[in-house]
Amino acid sequence: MLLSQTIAAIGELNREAMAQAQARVDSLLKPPGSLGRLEELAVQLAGITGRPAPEIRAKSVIVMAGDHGVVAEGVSGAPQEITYQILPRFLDGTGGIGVLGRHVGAKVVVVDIGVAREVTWPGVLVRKVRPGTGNIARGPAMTREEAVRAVETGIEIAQEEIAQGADLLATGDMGIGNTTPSSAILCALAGIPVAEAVGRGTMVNDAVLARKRAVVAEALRVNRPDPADPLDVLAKVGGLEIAGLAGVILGAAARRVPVLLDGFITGAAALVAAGLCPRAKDFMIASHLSEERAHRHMLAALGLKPLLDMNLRLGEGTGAALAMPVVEAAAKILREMATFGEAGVSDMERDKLL
Ligand SMILES: O=C(O)c1ccc[n+]([C@@H]2O[C@H](COP(=O)([O-])O)[C@@H](O)[C@H]2O)c1
Ligand SMILES: Cc1cc2nc[nH]c2cc1C
Repeated sequence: MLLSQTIAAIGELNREAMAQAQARVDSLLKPPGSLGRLEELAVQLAGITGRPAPEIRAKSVIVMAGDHGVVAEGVSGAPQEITYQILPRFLDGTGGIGVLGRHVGAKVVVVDIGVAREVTWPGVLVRKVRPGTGNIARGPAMTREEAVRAVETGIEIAQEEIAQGADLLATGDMGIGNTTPSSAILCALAGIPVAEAVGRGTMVNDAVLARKRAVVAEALRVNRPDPADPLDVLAKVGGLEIAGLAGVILGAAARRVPVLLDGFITGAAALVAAGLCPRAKDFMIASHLSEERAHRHMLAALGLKPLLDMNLRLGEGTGAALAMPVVEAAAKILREMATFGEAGVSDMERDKLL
């Protein structure tokens, strides 16, 4: 119910606000177009929020954590326990997203949506749908009902953050093994061949990479996900944190709040969200191009261009957090830069320049 309501609430970009923002951008004290992608981003923010001069006052990074039965196939270079052990470090400010979240002044929200072990760390939101997924090489990751519940959990958490004042959201993931289901989703929803869709993930050597390819091919063969049904793909070859993040994206879009995508795992969540509601793509901002090779295929399928390209592959929302100041800067040029007229500077006869 919440999922269908949320999808129905996702509207179009506000063309009038975008036209006003574009006119303002074109009259600012600078050569036309000289702020490049920042100008495009400013106009997109106007379209998302419906405000010609949007303001970002509070930012949240939502990190969804879940485990993956497919680690039994030896697809990751890291032990599953790390998913559980690292969570308090995100909140005490010593893990990657702890440091970068603090650096950019964002609240970090950590959610156990499917960690294998019972989580009692103080501050972690426990919304566990189930303790880890099934092994996708042998059967489905979860039931369709669990997939819907995980997506709806993400929607609820996005709604809670927005109700508390967040006007920019970022997605983050934590889950040893989660590049494997992310690749499977990329194959199923974007039709990318297995050899192209699978990469090295955390710390994977050549032998493990070959096994990972075989496992993704097997997961697709065993489960036969229906490419026309994103919930079927999510339930059969996805993950709980991927489902939760798809919900965060849809929840943000429904409330007209911009959402920064992090890397490869968030990209898989975005493919699911866009499959469920193509209009949701308009509310997404791709923060960076991950070092995980197939991320470029995800962004191409979504029609998104990344803001940063820094060889990041940590996940946790770190790339999305790093891009937050860029989004804030885009809003600020609309609110704080003067026009030629306001600054009393001779106009450059823009018509001749364009
Ligand atoms: O964000 C990315 O693009 C990214 C790329 C590769 C790995 N990761 C992180 O590494 C973990 C998954 O890697 P793996 O090899 O265990 O599938 C998971 O916790 C992700 O957050 C993240
Ligand atoms: C240490 C470590 C931190 C991570 N953060 C996201 N994925 C990760 C994987 C490992 C291994």
